[in-house]
Amino acid sequence: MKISVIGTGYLGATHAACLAELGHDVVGLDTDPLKIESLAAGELPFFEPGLAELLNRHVGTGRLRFTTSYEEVGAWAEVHFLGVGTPQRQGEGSADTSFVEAAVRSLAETITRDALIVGKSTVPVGTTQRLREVLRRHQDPSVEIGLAWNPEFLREGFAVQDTLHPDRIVVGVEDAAHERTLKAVYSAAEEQGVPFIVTDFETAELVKVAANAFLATKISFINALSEITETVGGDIQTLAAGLGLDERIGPKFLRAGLGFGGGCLPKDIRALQARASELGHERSMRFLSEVEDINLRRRERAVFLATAMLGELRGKKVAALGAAFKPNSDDVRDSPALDVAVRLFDAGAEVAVYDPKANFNAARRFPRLRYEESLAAAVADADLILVLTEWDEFKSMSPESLALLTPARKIVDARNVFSGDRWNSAGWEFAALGRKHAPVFDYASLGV
Ligand SMILES: NC(=O)c1ccc[n+]([C@@H]2O[C@H](COP(=O)([O-])OP(=O)(O)OC[C@H]3O[C@@H](n4cnc5c(N)ncnc54)[C@H](O)[C@@H]3O)[C@@H](O)[C@H]2O)c1
Ligand SMILES: O=c1ccn([C@@H]2O[C@H](COP(=O)(O)OP(=O)(O)O[C@H]3O[C@H](CO)[C@@H](O)[C@H](O)[C@H]3O)[C@@H](O)[C@H]2O)c(=O)[nH]1
Repeated sequence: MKISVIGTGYLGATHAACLAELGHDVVGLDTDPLKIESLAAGELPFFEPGLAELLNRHVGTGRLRFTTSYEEVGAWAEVHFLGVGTPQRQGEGSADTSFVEAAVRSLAETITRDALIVGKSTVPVGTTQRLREVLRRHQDPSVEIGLAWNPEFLREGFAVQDTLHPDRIVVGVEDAAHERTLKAVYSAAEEQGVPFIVTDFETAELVKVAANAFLATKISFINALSEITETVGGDIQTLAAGLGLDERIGPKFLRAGLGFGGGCLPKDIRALQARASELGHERSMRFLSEVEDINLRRRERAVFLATAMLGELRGKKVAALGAAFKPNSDDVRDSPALDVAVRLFDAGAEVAVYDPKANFNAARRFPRLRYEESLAAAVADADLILVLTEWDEFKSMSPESLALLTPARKIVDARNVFSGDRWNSAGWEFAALGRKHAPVFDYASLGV
């Protein structure tokens, strides 16, 4: 099929390359000419495992092309997927849907053949109905343009795998013909037996934000319990294992530590609260503000542990290992790791940051921190080391191997990747989030 993907960021570039892998003819479109230039040359402007290879292969086969021209895709494609951003509105919790509206308007004004527009961006419930109006106002009435919503559930770091082998495909449609078109697009997944849920616009929109709200809640639930184990003792990871073995609960998303960040969970729980309030259901989603507070307290806790171990931060040298919001990604949007590094810097510490892939993005966002090109350089003169993102390179460190690179003998494990006993017995002062550490942290002092 002839398919366009509008917006070629993390979601759109992945979707475009995977559709080409599935045998479709694909054109990716973005309003950012630099991004398009790079993608057209087969170069991925961000890091995502396995994606550069796919991009390169299909730019090579000619099945994947890139453009900035709406006229070109409007005259050519049968299906247009929307993957443009829906960031948090400045100073508010709600989602900014203006990019989606602009993309639909541009398509409406340039589509010259019958086609289906399929939204993949994460949007507040009610958006698709609103977009129908935008379409109606701007399209050529002699062409038939359908609208469907097909939210995306991929995780960064696993984007290719999640796109080619999703847990489920959800489509919101109002016309059986649109369902048939989407089944043709995703015929490979259907053959693999991937569940295909066909529903209305509202349910499709809500499944997506509900999934992210649930995942965020699960993480904050275990992190809230870790506040208890920090005070009374007990092991948060054994607790999580004991909890997760209940098949009704499941073991995933119970990794206690520095909490969630990224371009999705934080903004999506705020947008869901904002939309619920607009709809007169402020109370229904109010618990999500607690989920967020718990999440932010993890960062305070990491700074507290660093301060407790160093006596005071001013003038101390701290190595921050990790800047990305999760391993196998160079994304620093709302990154807990980078936030902790900045908080330590603001409190007077000299902070050296090292991330295997995210240094560049982190430096663009916070140029005042010092960035090092290797683990060895970051820890070379450190008084304290914090593991803030659980990259394999950091997880594979041992007390002995690290001791060869640094004078520091103090480490904070903010992602619960090490055994404290092992580090203690090798002579290190060790602290981890979720485990008991004196003095006890006074959460009330935060006022949240
Ligand atoms: N990143 C993920 O893992 C992920 C997963 C699932 C869903 N989502 C959702 O997908 C959407 C996109 O997220 P992202 O992380 O890919 O964002 P992103 O910022 O990486 O990419 C968005 C792209 O859209 C382009 N764009 C903006 N306006 C445009 C327009 N009018 N026409 C064409 N292009 C335009 C931007 O230049 C940018 O390249 C969001 O709604 C997000 O919540 C993201
Ligand atoms: O047990 C866990 C699991 C995750 N995290 C953190 O949670 C954040 C989000 O992780 P993850 O969900 O794996 O990454 P994303 O790529 O942001 O993916 C989420 O957001 C996407 C965008 O909406 C959705 O498509 C995905 O389904 C959803 O998992 C990261 O900071 C992780 O470190 C934890 O702290 N503990």
